[in-house]
Amino acid sequence: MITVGHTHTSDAVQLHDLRKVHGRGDRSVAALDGVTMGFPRGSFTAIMGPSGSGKSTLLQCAAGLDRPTAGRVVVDGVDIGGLSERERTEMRRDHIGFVFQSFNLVESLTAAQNVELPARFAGRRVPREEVDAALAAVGLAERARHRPGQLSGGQQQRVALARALVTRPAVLFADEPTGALDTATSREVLETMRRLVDEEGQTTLMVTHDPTAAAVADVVVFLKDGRIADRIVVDSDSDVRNGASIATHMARLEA
Ligand SMILES: Nc1ncnc2c1ncn2[C@@H]1O[C@H](COP(=O)(O)OP(=O)(O)OP(=O)(O)O)[C@@H](O)[C@H]1O
Repeated sequence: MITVGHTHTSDAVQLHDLRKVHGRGDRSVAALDGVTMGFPRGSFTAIMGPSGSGKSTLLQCAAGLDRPTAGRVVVDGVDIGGLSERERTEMRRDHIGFVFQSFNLVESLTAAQNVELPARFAGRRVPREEVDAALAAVGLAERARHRPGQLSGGQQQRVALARALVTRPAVLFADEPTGALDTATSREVLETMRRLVDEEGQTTLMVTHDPTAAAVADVVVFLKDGRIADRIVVDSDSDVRNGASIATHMARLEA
């Protein structure tokens, strides 16, 4: 279960008293104001919060895309604050997967070629079986030779998921992964993400504005003003599972 306020050394990602100030002087904004939490291996966490509450900043710092002003980020046992720029790039490439609202697929390449592209850029070849396994894991074994234009939005996002997961990263970061999708295709992507957590033990952190998307996670963490305001464990309660109590919670934080 994800922990707020403390971390365990076995967690896939640990955030220790994370602080991030954007800008300087009068114009400075404390986007993160002391966030401590741990994400155990195989857990699925949704991060929600009002606009400007620090969600993107948290994801960027946790993923090593941005440096915190203070505090520590430990990914897969490595304190990434102590890494050089180059080591951090390697850390992201080898241990972290990303999906975003936009799928960022190359239109002229097949699904399989898109999946192996990041590795190719890094000067490595991914064995064909691993590409096939990644596409099979997202339910697209039959679509390996299709180009993005021949796939639905949900299928394209699942290709992006396969591309993120082909390196078997310690953690998957998803920033509004269903933001560009309609309800039906969102569900298809979320069910795939849920299955990857349940069957492959894929540690996943997802930022979302959508309460029904958040409800597929194990825990929903709410940020407000750069701090953890609350969390909801997604249990068997039907109002939690269908997103209703998560939506109520969000409305209260936004009020
Ligand atoms: N590069 C930046 N320079 C200055 N201020 C920034 C920068 N990035 C974010 N901020 C500020 O930090 C705060 C947190 O922003 P952040 O984008 O993390 O919030 P968010 O919860 O992801 O918001 P949204 O839901 O609108 O995407 C906001 O007040 C924002 O204006």
